[in-house]
Amino acid sequence: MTPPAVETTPDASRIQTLFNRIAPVYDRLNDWLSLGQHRIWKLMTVKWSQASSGDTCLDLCCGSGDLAQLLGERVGNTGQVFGVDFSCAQLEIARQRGETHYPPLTLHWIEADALHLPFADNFFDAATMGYGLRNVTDIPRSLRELHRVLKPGATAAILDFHRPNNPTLNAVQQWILQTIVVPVATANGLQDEYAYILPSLEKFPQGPEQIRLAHQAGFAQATHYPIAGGIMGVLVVTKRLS
Ligand SMILES: C/C(=C\Cc1cc(O)c2ccccc2c1O)CCC[C@H](C)CCC[C@H](C)CCCC(C)C
Ligand SMILES: C[S@@+](CC[C@H](N)C(=O)[O-])C[C@H]1O[C@@H](n2cnc3c(N)ncnc32)[C@H](O)[C@@H]1O
Repeated sequence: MTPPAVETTPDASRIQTLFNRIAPVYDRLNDWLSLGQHRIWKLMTVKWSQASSGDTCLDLCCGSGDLAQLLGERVGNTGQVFGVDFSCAQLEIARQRGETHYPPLTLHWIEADALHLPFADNFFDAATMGYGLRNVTDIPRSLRELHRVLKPGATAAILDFHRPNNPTLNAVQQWILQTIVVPVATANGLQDEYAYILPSLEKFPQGPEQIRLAHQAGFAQATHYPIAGGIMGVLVVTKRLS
């Protein structure tokens, strides 16, 4: 029997199955449920990555590839982007997206585990990670792998949900997730998959803890920017130059 493309632990296998199952409606529900705002948050993330024309970049946990495509537009036709994900169904959506883009971009889609990246040390000029850090089963290891594959002096921008410090906004975020997001997902036969978001968010480190974990993983600089009133956040990390 041929081994699976990506060896995963039972927990990781559950996450892999979840994102394979939601792949057909993932982009559409993101647009509906965020009123298109997630595209703005992703554009901010690409800008914070400091990716430039001609760069070789990584989009970690790329899913359906929209963030990787934004990164591709940033680096242009002299650069290249490697989108990495362990969900084959998400990557199939990403490949279809990449084929229809004009002007053509150099996008590579790699089925691999973010905790065991198939790249040499010091390989990427910049990186992004959109809504992936909260979903990996080992955040410290994921940050260490990201640090390993970045070139000295390179920056990564990591976008994810964040729990607002403001109690009212925190309550509004929970209400939207429970009262709007889950019922809409349920109407698409995906109640359990979207009900996962809130408990995953409640376990996810807040900004200051994310900064501590980034320094522990070896990053010289780490800053967390709450956005959208603190319901989302971007952790920006930079590898030491020498
Ligand atoms: C792009 C977004 C979420 C991606 C995403 C991340 C996950 O970890 C998931 C896990 C399981 C199922 C789905 C996902 C998933 O889609 C953010 C936007 C989409 C969100 C589903 C909706 C979030 C709503 C916000 C709490 C409030 C939005 C306010 C807006 C200004 C109207
Ligand atoms: C919420 S989606 C994010 C997709 C995309 N980055 C975006 O911004 O919409 C999370 C993605 O992380 C992937 N993922 C989670 N853990 C992973 C791991 N250990 N290795 C590779 N991909 C992983 C899932 O398969 C899923 O496609």
